[in-house]
Order: sequence, then C-alpha cells, then structure tokens
Amino acid sequence: MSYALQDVAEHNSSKSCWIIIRNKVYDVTDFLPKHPGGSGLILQFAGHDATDTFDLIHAPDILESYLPKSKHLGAIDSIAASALQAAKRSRGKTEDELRMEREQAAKPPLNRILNLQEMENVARRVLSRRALAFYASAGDDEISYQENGRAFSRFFFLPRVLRPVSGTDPSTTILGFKSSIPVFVSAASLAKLGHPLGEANITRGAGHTGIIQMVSSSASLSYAQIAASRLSPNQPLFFQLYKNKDDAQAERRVREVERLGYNAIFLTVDAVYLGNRERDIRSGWELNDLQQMRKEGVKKGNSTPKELLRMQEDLEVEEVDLNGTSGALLLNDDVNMTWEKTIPWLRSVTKLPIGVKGIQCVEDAVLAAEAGVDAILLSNHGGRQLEYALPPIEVLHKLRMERPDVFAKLEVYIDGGVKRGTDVVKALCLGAKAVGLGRHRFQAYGAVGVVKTVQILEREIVSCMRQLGVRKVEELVPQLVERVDFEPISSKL
Ligand code: HEM
Ligand SMILES: Cc1cc2nc3c(=O)[nH]c(=O)nc-3n(C[C@H](O)[C@H](O)[C@H](O)COP(=O)(O)O)c2cc1C
Repeated sequence: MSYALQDVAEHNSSKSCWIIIRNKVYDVTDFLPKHPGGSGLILQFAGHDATDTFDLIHAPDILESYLPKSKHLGAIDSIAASALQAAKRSRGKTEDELRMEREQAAKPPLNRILNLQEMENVARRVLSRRALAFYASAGDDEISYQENGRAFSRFFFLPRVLRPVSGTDPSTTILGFKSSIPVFVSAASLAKLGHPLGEANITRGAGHTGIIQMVSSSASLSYAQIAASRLSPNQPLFFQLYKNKDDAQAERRVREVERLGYNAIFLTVDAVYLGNRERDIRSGWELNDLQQMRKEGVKKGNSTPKELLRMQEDLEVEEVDLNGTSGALLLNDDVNMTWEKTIPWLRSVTKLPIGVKGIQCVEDAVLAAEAGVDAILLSNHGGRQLEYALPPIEVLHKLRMERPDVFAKLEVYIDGGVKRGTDVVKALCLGAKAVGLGRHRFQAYGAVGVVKTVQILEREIVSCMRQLGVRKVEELVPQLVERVDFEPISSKL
C-alpha cells in the first residue's frame, strides 16, 4: 500500500501522528510520549515530511530500533514523492545556507592553517548558526569555558638545557592502546550538525594519524556505522556512556558497543543536570520560529514583516522551551548514580576498561581510584555544565600537589581549552597521560581537518619537548613546570 500526501496530512495531531521520512510513512502516535526529544519536536512535523530535520540529528538505525515494524506503514506514492522533491527544490535556500556557501567558498586552503585557533576561526564562519550555537555554547556567562583555556597561561616551563633531543618521540599509550601523540578526541555529540559525514570524519582522521576517538553516546551516526568507518578493525575506539536510568537499556548499549569492538567505556558523570547554555537555547527558538514562519507562509501565501511581528508577540506570552539542542540529550539519563552502585554495575556488565569522565575535584579523583576504575578524565564538559567549575588543568595541579599517589592507581587525562602543544605538554608534566579535544575545531575541513589538527599538535608538542630538553613523554615531570600567578597584588586586596 502506498500513500498520497493527503492521506498522511490527515494524521496531524497527538491523537494520530504520521510522519514521512525518506519517502516512507511512519505512525509515531504511540511513540510520541516516549520520544527522548519530547513529543513537541515530532508534532511540529505531524502529517508532513520530516526527513531533513530527522536526518540531521538521528542515527539512521533509530527507526528500526525504536519503532515496531507494525508502525512502518509503507511508502508514499510516486506523485507524492515527486511533489516532495519539487517542494524541496522550490523552497530555495535560507539566508544562513547562502551565507554558509559563501564562507565555504572563501575559506583558506588547509595548508594555510597554522594553529588550532585559526582552524576554529574558519569553523566559526562556515558552520550553520544552529551548529555553531550548539558547539560554542557553554554555561551561564561562559566563564569556566574561557578560563579553561586561560588557566594554561598560569603554568610556565623551567626548561633544561644541554640535553640531547634528537629523535624526540611524542607517542604514548592510552589504556594500553598506542597513540601517536598524547591527545585523543573527546566525546562530542551530533557531529552531523557540523558536517554531513558526521563522526565518520573523525574516525577516519583519527585512523590516519594514529590517535583515539571517544565516540559520544549521542552520536549522530549509529555506533555500528562509526565502527565500520575505522581504517582497520584494530583501530581503537572508546565509547562515552550517558547512562540510561533504566539499567537494562544502559546495559544493552554497553553490550552493543562491546560487540562492535569498542575498546573502553567512559562513563560521563558531570551532566546529570543540563548546564544553562543560553546560546544553544536561543538558537533552538530561532529554528522553531523559522519553521513556524515557513508553515504560516505556506498557509497564507506570504510571511510579511507585520505577520512576523505578530508571531513574535505570540511567542512572548507562550511558555518558552529552555532545552535547546542539548536539552533532549539528557532526558533519559540516570540522575541517581553513585560510586557504590554505578561503578560496580558497570563492572558487572563489561570487561572493557572503565574511565570516569567529568571528575572536577581531588576528592572525587580519590574516590574513583578507590572504586578501582582504570582512568579518570578531569573535565568540566568544556565549561558547558556548572559555571565556575575549576579549569581541569588547575584540578590536575591540585591533584598532583595533594594526592600524587592517585597517578599510580589509574590513568589521568584532562580536557577543556586545549589549543596548543604547550598546553598538552604542561598537562603531561603534571601527570596527565593524555589530553582530550572536545570542540570540533576541524569541522570546516572534514576528515583532512582532523589530520591537519594532529599534524599541528604533533609539530608543536615535539618543538616544546625539544626546547624543554626532553626526548620521551615519560621524561615530562612536574619539575619542568611552575604555576605562576601574575595577578597584581592590589587586585587581590
Ligand atoms: C520528526 C521529527 C523529529 C525531531 C525533530 C526529533 C528531534 C530529536 C532531538 C532534538 C533529539 C535529541 C538529540 C539526540 O539525542 O540525538 C532526539 C532524540 C531521539 N529521537 Fe528524535 N526527533 C524526531 C523524530 C524521531 C522519530 C520518528 C524517532 C524514532 C522512531 C526518534 C527517536 C529518537 C531517539 C531514539 C532519540 C535519542 C537518541 C539518543 O539517545 O542518542 N525521533 N530527537
Ligand atoms: C558540542 C559538544 C558536544 C559534547 N558532547 C558530549 C557528549 O555527548 N558526551 C560527553 O561526555 N561530553 C560531551 N562534550 C564535552 C566534551 O567531551 C569535552 O569534555 C569538552 O568539550 C572539552 O572541552 P573543549 O571543547 O574546550 O576541548 C561535548 C562538548 C561539546 C563542545
């Protein structure tokens, strides 16, 4: 049986909600209350084609995994398919899409990019407004985000001289897996928002350069697609776990990635409540306004400034959605995790090494060591969670000063604000085994952007090690750095 657009359009409410995705019709009525992103998001498309928005956010296997076969109703008919295609063609491009095209054409060639900040500057220009808001956003006034980077500037080197440095080698191991430099890609969700090939770009780039990718629980490709993008089955992949509140579902996710050949599980613990990311919230409204305008425009044949103004007024009295793109990601997560319960549970469901991502103080680092996990990632989620959480490099310094014994019990990593080889080397001197890169600064260039990022960092790390009088990462020790606070005394009084 095939459907005309009119057949689908009749099912346009929460009582009966059908949507079209890639020319197939789905009855999502019963699924509405279960949708992790909330029913409202789907209802905006009730009775209509939802392909573009759906594909941007979801892994392709989601329909098979979450919607019973009986709700896969069948295909639209050929007239409907042609009409949708024609509508897409005639829709024209949005201002933002046109701007992105111009910026893509004008971006500098990759060989002109000298450092990660320049790479980020290009990404900021070419990404869609929504993607940029999602990637760039951080908590409240974004103080922790800014300080994460700035904190590195409080650590200075005490270089050693007259030491042989030929053959300097920046490679290391992370949880026993080889890494060409002491850097990995930290988990970041929804990579497709920034590039159509999504997480697979990172997988390929990481494979080519011999670094490790930590895949987000909220990846926009399926975990299987990402695993299949590896250059070889031996290419290591870590998995970041947002633990579902239902242990059985969480266990299924862990077992799935274990079966797919992922090599470690990193449980994220710093996001049991969503940080206040205002850029992201605002961009969600903008997108909704745009969709609303389009619908109104279609109904009434126009969308005049006056009408837009009226819609704006309507919005002001409505209750507003404070979730943004990130909000839906955490709706089903376990907010009652504990050291006593959750770590033994994770141990009981996997044989893989376990890391805890999002440790933000010395006390919790000690508890992690006592809980017997294999690694901790000192992280404040790139400043996206609790505003004024201490920058990870400072937490690392405190851990080194107060509890150096912890470094012997597990591997310690940091992420947040890392942009230079010197940042990486400072963290290693203080005892970190590796550092993570969260925000995908390489998105403007896809997989080759990842390769370039690693090349830049490798060059900077080797240069720093040589000038420090060091040949191997094991020789990077606390005596090579000093924490210096140049804040004038008057401002402290
Ligand atoms: C029709 C329009 C839809 C919109 C605008 C929408 C939007 C969203 C958003 C914003 C998220 C959060 C991002 C994420 O976790 O990846 C989400 C999550 C999710 N959606 Fe949808 N959705 C739609 C339809 C559907 C449908 C039809 C299904 C499946 C039958 C579905 C299944 C899911 C699942 C399983 C998640 C959680 C993904 C995860 O935990 O990684 N969605 N959706
Ligand atoms: C766009 C974006 C998405 C993220 N998604 C996740 C995620 O899904 N899971 C997670 O544990 N951390 C996530 N993080 C946090 C990163 O893993 C990492 O801790 C942080 O970005 C490091 O800071 P940096 O961006 O300054 O490098 C995300 C960060 C960003 C910027």
